[in-house]
Amino acid sequence: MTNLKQVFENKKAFIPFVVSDDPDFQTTVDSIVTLAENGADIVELGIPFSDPVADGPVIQAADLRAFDAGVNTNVVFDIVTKAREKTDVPIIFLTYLNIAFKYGYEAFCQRCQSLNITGLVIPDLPYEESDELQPIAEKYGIDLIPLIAPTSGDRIEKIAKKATGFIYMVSSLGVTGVRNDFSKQLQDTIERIKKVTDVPVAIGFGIHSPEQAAELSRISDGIIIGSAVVKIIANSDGNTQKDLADYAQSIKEAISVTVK
Ligand SMILES: O=P(O)(O)OC[C@@H](O)[C@@H](O)c1c[nH]c2ccccc12
Repeated sequence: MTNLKQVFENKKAFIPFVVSDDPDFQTTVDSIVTLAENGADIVELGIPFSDPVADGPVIQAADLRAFDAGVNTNVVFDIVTKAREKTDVPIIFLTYLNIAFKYGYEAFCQRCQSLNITGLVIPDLPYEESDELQPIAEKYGIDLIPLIAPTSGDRIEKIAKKATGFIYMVSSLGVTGVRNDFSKQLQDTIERIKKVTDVPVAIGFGIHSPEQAAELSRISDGIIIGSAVVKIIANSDGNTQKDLADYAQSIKEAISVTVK
């Protein structure tokens, strides 16, 4: 339906995540451009929400920094507008349903379309509850990216069959944040998904090192990295863009050795 599925053709996709306006407007604009120029195939941009129930401490702290900077949904759209002067990298939003609801689904999706934002990941919107937003998103050429976990049970096939863009495979239970081990069940779950759809599957939650990225990209079509990227932005002293560029390159290189 959109350009998202195509991104995965002939390569493993690297999808870094950053929180909008953390710690300020220009840093996020620059980070989107830096990531795009150093290997990101899609940039996942977080719109901060006051109750980020699926997020761990690293992203929660980033949300707080963004609130201190005065973030709101229009600021996020302004950030994308600025970034679009320099990059046409595919951008998707990660946010909670209330953000889109408050803006108005129609207005929100229309604004996304005008900035070529072609996907939404909404962790507190279960597939079964997406009937209201889904047709509006579709009308504006936006994929609702579903999340599937190894614990999704019977719903796995049901969700996968309806998916467009790509499927967000949640590597493990709990909140976002760095992990050291991944469930052996992941591969089985991805095989189940692949039996019912050709929509690409990207794995997120807990990935930080190039070794993990390489390992998980072997069983999927791409990997998503949030907390590790957000940490670089939080910790690098005046070298944020250089540090981000180095990190993105190391991940991209690690997953590029796995040929489809
Ligand atoms: O931070 P991690 O563990 O690398 O996980 C990805 C993640 O940050 C990003 O996709 C994300 C940020 N907030 C979320 C909430 C739910 C699901 C996913 C997310």
